[in-house]
Amino acid sequence: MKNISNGMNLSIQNLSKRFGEVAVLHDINLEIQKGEFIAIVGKSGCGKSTLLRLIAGLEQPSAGNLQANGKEVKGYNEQTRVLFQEPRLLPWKKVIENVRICSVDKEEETAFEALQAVKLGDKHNKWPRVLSGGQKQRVSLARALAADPNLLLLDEPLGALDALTRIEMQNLIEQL
Ligand SMILES: Nc1ncnc2c1ncn2[C@@H]1O[C@H](COP(=O)(O)OP(=O)(O)OP(=O)(O)O)[C@@H](O)[C@H]1O
Repeated sequence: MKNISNGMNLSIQNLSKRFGEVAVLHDINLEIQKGEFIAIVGKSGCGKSTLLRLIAGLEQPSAGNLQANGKEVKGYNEQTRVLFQEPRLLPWKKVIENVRICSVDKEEETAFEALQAVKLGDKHNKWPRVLSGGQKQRVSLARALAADPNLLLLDEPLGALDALTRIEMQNLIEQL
């Protein structure tokens, strides 16, 4: 697997987003360089998830410009992966298959390496339902890593975890 810090330059200029009458983001400007680790903080409902969805190409801006490595983001960007608050695993697929489904080459070995990176190599043959909440989120992280992303967007993926597991996962993500 590549290191995520191979990264992506992001340039956000005068970005705005409305949902009908509701103006959620207004005139956002942000430059993010390859390898940077950025946290976006704000009160509930201020538009953090919307900004991440725009960066991932899952939403279209109402105005403004968004560029990834100098190219306008138009639709979902294959080099980007998003981790959501919930793990979003497929319950009818074993752990390794959940990871493999998104891996860059669909090889079992790549999926297994990603599981080892999140210290879950020994759970590869388990069903998602027998894992703890933190373990499920680690599988979700492995699935994102196996896709060899240049940009990893974390939309409060640790919010539902207990404090100790959250600290462990924060450290793991920082190392990766
Ligand atoms: N698809 C949508 N259609 C209409 N309104 C939406 C849509 N998605 C988000 N919104 C509205 O946009 C605003 C920002 O939502 P968003 O989820 O981006 O906030 P947030 O900062 O991530 O909140 P939280 O911290 O609570 O997760 C909210 O008022 C929300 O209701």
